[in-house]
Amino acid sequence: MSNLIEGDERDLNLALGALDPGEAAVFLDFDGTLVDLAETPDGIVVGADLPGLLTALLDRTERHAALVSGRAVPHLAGFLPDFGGLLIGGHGAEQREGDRLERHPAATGDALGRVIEATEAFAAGKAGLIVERKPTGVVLHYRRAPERAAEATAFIEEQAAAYPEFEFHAAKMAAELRPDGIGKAPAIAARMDREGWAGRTPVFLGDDATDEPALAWVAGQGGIAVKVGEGETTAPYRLADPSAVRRVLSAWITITEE
Ligand SMILES: O=P(O)(O)OC[C@H]1O[C@H](O[C@H]2O[C@H](CO)[C@@H](O)[C@H](O)[C@H]2O)[C@H](O)[C@@H](O)[C@@H]1O
Repeated sequence: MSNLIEGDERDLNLALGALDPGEAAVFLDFDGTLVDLAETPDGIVVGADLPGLLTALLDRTERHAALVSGRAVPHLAGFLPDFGGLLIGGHGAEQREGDRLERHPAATGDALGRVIEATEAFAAGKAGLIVERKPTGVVLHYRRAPERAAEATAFIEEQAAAYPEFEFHAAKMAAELRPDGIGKAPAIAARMDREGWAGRTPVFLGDDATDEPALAWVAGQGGIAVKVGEGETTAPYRLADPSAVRRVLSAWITITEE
């Protein structure tokens, strides 16, 4: 761990220590923030400490803790079956709260089936490409075939041009189509307008370049925005990796309980 990151972790511990979890609304990205990235979407390992940490966080924030992920809600829930808080998936295109699951209308449109079919046909026979179907989009992963990055990206960009109800999204070692206009920043902003959430201090931790708009929004509201890992950011705080995230969150809810 570099001295810079150690210093950042100390600064963040101080900022969080001054915030009562009962007055916070905590939004957490998943891949690269709570769990380490893996070779394939299904290859991630959920740390043994994570389910208990999320339960404690829900408790200390009076249920104002949410996961905000690019993953589909059912996929995300499969990794964290005991998490009973708000799940925002598909980069904001899906929300599950209690028994209620809401999805962007793209999920029921004709275009989605066509783009998934076209993407699977494109990937067929191209070793290393993985197609991840989502209820509101599709991802073409090339982590196992980085030499195919340009052609995979160009293909998804072509699909976005052909289907304006979707937009291109450059992910980590992947190219994605998601509903046009969807994003974590508007999803978090909409949630913070709701009764019970409004007036709380937003906290968001994310690792991806596409988490930047949400980090900027949270920082702009006077909240605590934390970039995880390397890369440019406008977030005032940074943590090295998911284990640092879990350590800092755990310390926060423990220290502020005393
Ligand atoms: O918003 P997030 O929770 O960070 O989800 C972003 C995407 O994460 C997954 O893909 C990424 O992680 C994979 C597992 O580590 C990795 O193999 C891949 O290269 C990454 O792009 C997930 O598969 C996507 O659906 C999410 O949108």
